Amino acid sequence: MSQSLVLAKKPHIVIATPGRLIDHMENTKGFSLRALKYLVMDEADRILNMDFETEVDKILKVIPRDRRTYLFSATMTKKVQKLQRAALKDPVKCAVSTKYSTVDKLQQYYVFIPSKYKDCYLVSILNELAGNSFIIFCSTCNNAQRVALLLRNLGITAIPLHGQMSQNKRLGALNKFKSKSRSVLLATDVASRGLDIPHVDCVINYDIPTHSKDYIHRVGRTARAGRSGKSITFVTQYDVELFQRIESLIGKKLPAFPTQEEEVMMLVERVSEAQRFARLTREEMRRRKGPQSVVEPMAAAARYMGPQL
Ligand SMILES: Nc1ncnc2c1ncn2[C@@H]1O[C@H](COP(=O)(O)OP(=O)(O)OP(=O)(O)O)[C@@H](O)[C@H]1O
Repeated sequence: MSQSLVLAKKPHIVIATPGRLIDHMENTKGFSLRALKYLVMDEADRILNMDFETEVDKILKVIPRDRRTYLFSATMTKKVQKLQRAALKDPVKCAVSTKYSTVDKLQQYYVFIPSKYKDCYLVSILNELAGNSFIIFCSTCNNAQRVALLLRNLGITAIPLHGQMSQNKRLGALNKFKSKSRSVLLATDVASRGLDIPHVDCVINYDIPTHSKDYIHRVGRTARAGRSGKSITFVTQYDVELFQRIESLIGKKLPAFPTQEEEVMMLVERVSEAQRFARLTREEMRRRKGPQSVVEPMAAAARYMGPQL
């Protein structure tokens, strides 16, 4: 409702997700895009992928053909080129580089580890780099939630951010991380693009990205605007091919992040205990609220707060 009121004032610039825009086109009286002059798509390759295709088509159908269109992204796809053919007149492509590249001030590493010891390696690296701010990427909401809980059980200030959280909870998590009251943000790819938090020192790919272009967006959350930063990608026995694809996309062979296996193995017992507690907390939450309730088991974890490693 409040958005409708703002739109009634005929703003010059509307910034929206495609779905929300269509919602207003269809349901908000007096709102129309018929006089639109400029269409800007940030993260254009994402907006143009399957998830948004129908929405984007609907928008393109109603806006004037005579307009300027700007498409931005760190990574482009053939889909964008398709759209250039379908919806753009005289397109011009501006590229900073002909290949996908990451910035020089980003030190990128990988660690080759057995899948079952991922949690131990993560805790070990977080201890070694203590004092830094981390974004850790997981492939699923469940994993982001589980690892956040696990880290909290070990006394590390971690907070999850994923698509199963309400917008309010997401903003709350982000603010806690931005204000440095949490040092570790456990995120899914909802956080891989656009987030501009200058103090992020290190990005960890706990789960390797399945689409290698996502790697570029993820590691771009650190070393922004001339700052330096680190990225560490976990590569398990199942991820070798995906990792090779990433290396070939960025045109670099990455060095291994040095780890001491014996020291990592000394964590096994404490990490297993924290895993067990995380599992129990999640089961308890599911029982209480039903299977969808992965959102807020953190309060229970906070009550436990195991010893600082
Ligand atoms: N010319 C500039 N000089 C100094 N700082 C800049 C300049 N341009 C942008 N910045 C800063 O760099 C940071 C990153 O900018 P921005 O978020 O626009 O990047 P982006 O290319 O959209 O990144 P991504 O798409 O990967 O999220 C911001 O904090 C912004 O204030």
